Order: sequence, then structure tokens, then C-alpha cells
Amino acid sequence: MYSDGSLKNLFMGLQPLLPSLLNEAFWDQWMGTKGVAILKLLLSNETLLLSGSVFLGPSFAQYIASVYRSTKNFLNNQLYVSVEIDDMERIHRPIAAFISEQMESVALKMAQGEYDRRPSDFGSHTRLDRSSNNPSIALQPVLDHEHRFVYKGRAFWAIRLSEQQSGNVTSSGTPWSRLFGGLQKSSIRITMRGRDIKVLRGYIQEWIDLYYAKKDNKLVVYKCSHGGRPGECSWEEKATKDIRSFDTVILKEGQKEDLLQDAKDFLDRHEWYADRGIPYRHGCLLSGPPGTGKTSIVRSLASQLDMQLASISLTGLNSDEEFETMVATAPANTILLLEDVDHCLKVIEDTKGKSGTAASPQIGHITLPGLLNVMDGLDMQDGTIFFMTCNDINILPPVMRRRGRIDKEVILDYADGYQIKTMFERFFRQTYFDNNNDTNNDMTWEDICNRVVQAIPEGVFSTAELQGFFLNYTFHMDRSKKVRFDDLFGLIDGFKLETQVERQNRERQKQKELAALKKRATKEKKNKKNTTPEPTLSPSASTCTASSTSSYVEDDEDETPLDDK
Ligand SMILES: Nc1ncnc2c1ncn2[C@@H]1O[C@H](COP(=O)(O)OP(=O)(O)OP(=O)(O)O)[C@@H](O)[C@H]1O
Repeated sequence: MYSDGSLKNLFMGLQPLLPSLLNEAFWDQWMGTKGVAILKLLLSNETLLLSGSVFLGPSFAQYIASVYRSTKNFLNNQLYVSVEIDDMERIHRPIAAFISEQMESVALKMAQGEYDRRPSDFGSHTRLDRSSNNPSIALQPVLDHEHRFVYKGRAFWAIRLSEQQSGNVTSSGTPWSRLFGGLQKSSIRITMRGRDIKVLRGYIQEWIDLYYAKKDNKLVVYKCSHGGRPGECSWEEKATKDIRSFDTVILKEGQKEDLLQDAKDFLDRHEWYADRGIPYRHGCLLSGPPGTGKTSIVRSLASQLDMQLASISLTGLNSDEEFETMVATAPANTILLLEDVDHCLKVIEDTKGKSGTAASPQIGHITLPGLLNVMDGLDMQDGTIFFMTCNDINILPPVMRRRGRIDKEVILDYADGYQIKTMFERFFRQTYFDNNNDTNNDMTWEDICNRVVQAIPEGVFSTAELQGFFLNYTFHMDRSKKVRFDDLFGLIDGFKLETQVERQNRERQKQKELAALKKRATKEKKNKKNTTPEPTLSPSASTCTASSTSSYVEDDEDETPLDDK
């Protein structure tokens, strides 16, 4: 499209040659007299001309097309610069969002509609003015159709290339992963007039920055998506969440402030680590019953530290190598979150004996030595903070909790009096007491709080359970249009019973999931054993011995720990 004018110039340049082409002496010179005689015979004999056209015509047409293509490419290379971005690249999403935005100011006859994943105020000036919460549509160029748009007075051409057309780029996702994952490769090519590709790079970087600027005050959650084969995985931006304010996470007194200070101290000590040659990474372990705020505090900490969150599911990984790659390529400025490690270690415990390779216990496909290696931080980017969460800390082998692997351990247990009171205040004080004259007549706020703390036993309910209970009560108050906390005290016994039943159900569900995971892991090991004559242990695995997860012993136990910190 953008070389048509240049081709015309080329043909104009060839015009002066025409008289020579009509002169027989010119062809004599090129083909010799015999060649010209044969050509004349062919052209004067109708049968030969016809059969020649039928058999040679298509090849000739193909030849002409390929000459056209190479001329076009030649001219493009001289006059235009292009950047092609594979859809597996992390920058693909921001660029696609920017192009989608441009499509709204281009006269399109046809476009591909897709779910609008742009930040909420991205391109708001052209977006449909909608008050509905229904999903909205974004327009993308149709595959293999080029579109011209103008940005800051410069013309750009964008094309989404299909699998067949985008042969030029490769990325972390290889064709194999697409083949096995059923994914079609595609890419975006951006073209601009000019000779210096750095200028185009500057513009594209601007579009990416624009995309992320819209996400300020948001928490971006990245998750890894897996290809079909080990090592084939990449980080994907999964969600953009509102920032969770620090005040809304209610831990035991001083706990969250302590966690925040710990992370800040670490981030301030880059040089300190470098001077001592210690991997600049920081491991934190949060343990406690379900619903005590482990995930919530990590999210909130990420926002407090102006960082994003990258979450890895250990059971979804295909191999130690994949785990290392994920950690090494985690998006910049993110906290790594490994949730429910105890859950994964239970799978290790149950499947390792059956494989006959006790030295290589596995979590799905990753081994305990693999996990420990990653925790040691050699593959981690400088400045990585990772959080592990677990419900039962006793399942974790001591070697995993060693200093230098885990630098900070915090137990988030069932709610104490402080948490009950703080949460109660957050839910009710302003809306149902301070701003409401109808409230409990003769009782002061302190009276009400004291009664609540006395009625709800400490160390029995998780903060998530309390949240559910209080939330229901606000609905009840709103419905009945009455604010009488007396009712609340009467509901506490029922709440205890309900909680008990819910916990039993949750436990049953967890056991089911665990059994399914173990079954999958054992089956995969069996399959592996049948297809591989002798399982090879990774170098890390061969240096380790284990008789049980909890008594896991490592050769390098005498490594210098971080105790001198
Ligand atoms: N300490 C807390 N402060 C405020 N909200 C909390 C707290 N604990 C739990 N919640 C609320 O309960 C829900 C679940 O919390 P969260 O996922 O953080 O718990 P968790 O400890 O990570 O649970 P699990 O062990 O099951 O992963 C969230 O909606 C969260 O807002």
C-alpha cells in the first residue's frame, strides 16, 4: 500500500528504455541471433504460442509477482522502517491497546471486535459514553489488513499479521507451544516513513508508557501462562485491580507496619548486599489459617511499595527449568507471590516414594531441590521480594525456612480482640453510628465495641469469616432500616455454627483437590517412567537426599547463611 507511489516512480524511470526494447539489435545483443530466431518462431506459430502460454504462463506470472514483491521490499527497506511484535511478547498488549484506540479515529469498513481490556480511562475521549457495567467492545484491525493512522502529525501503518504472514518474529512462545496449545501465532507490524528505526522505537515506547501511565493507582497482577512444553511459558497481565489501601487490611497490632518496614529496609540496602556478594533477594513467609489476610496483605504491600504483583502457581509448572525461567523473567518492579506452598508440598510427600526417586520429590513437575534453588535467588532479578503463603507451616521442611531463603516469617492467625474491634469499627462506626441519630439510644460507641469484643471469642474466627458476618449484618440493617446492634449479639451463636459447617465443607473440597493433584502427579510420573528408560536427576537433585519432606536434608546446609545481616 505505502509503496505504490514509489513503484510508479520506478516504472516512470524505465520509460526511456522502451525504444531500445523495440529494437531487434538490442535482443540480438542479449539473446544471440539463434535465440532471437527461436523466439520469433515461437511467437509466429499459434500452436506453440498457445501451449507455451498454458505451460509457461503461470510460472511467468509467478516470476513477475516475485519481482514485484522484491522490488516492493527493496523500496520499503530504503524508505520505511518497521517493527514487528509477536503476540506472546509482554509489550504486545499495550501496543494492541494503543492501535485499538487509533482505530476509533480511522474510517474503518471492517474491524475485529474484542473484549475491551484497555485501562478504564484509556482513550476515553473516543469511547462510547456508557454507564452500563456490561463488557465493552474494542476494535482491532482485521488480520492481514493494513491501516494508516496519524500520531503527532506522523503517518504510521499498522497491520496484524496472521500466522502465515508473520514469519519474521520469534518470542518466548515458540511455534510448538502454539501447536500444542492450539494457539495461532500472530503479530503486529508497525511501519513508519524514515530511515532510523530508533525514531520508531521512541514512538512505540511512548505508546507503552501511555498505557501504563493510565494504570497508575492500580495494581497490575501478572500470571504465568504455560506453553505445551517445558520451558515454554510467559508472563501475562491478568488483571488490573484497584489499589488495596493499607488501612483496609487488619492484622494483629503492628504486624503490617512491621512487614512494610522490613520490605522498605530491604529495598534500601542494594549496596549492602552487593558489597557482601549476597544475592539481592528477600524471601517472606506468611502462614496462617485460610482467610486471615495473607493474599490481601501482599497485594496491599505491593501498592504501598509502588510495585505490581506476579503470581506463580507451583502446581501448574512443568519443570524446574520453567520455574527458573518464570522467576528470572518476572516483570520488573513486581512482588513474586507463591501461594499455598504447603498444599504443593503435600503433593511432594505423597508422590515421591512411588516414583522410586526419593532424591527428586516433585510438586507436579517441579522438584523440591528446584524450589530451593529458586529460593536461593541466583536466578532472581536483583531486588526481588517474594512472598510464600501457607496454611500449615509444619509441613514446610526446615531447610526451606532456613535464613537466606526465608528472611521474614509472620504468622497470621485467627482474629484477636484488636482485629475484631478494628474490623467492627471499619464496618459500622461511620455509617451506622456517627452518621446515624437513630443508633442505640443510650449506648456509647465504646460500650458497643466492648460488647462485641466480649461476645465474639478471640482466636476462633478468621478475618474473612468476620468480614462475611459483619457484611451480612449491614445488609440486614439496611433492609430493616433500623440500627440496633442488640440483634448482632443474638446472631453470634448461629454464626459460630455456620462457620463450623463452612470450614468442614472447605476442608473436604481441599482434600478433594489435593487427591486430584496427587493422582495427576503420580500418573504423570508413571507415564514418564514408562517412556523414559532411566530417569535422569537434575544436578541439583543429585546433590540432595530426602527421606521425607519434613526431614529433608541438603548437602549445602553449611553454606554461609544470611545471619550476619
Ligand atoms: N486481615 C484481613 N483484613 C482485611 N480483610 C481480610 C483479612 N483477612 C481476610 N480478609 C478478606 O477475606 C478475603 C480472603 O482473604 P485472603 O485471600 O487475603 O486470605 P488468605 O489468608 O490469603 O486465604 P487463603 O489461605 O485461603 O489463601 C478477602 O476478601 C479479604 O478482603
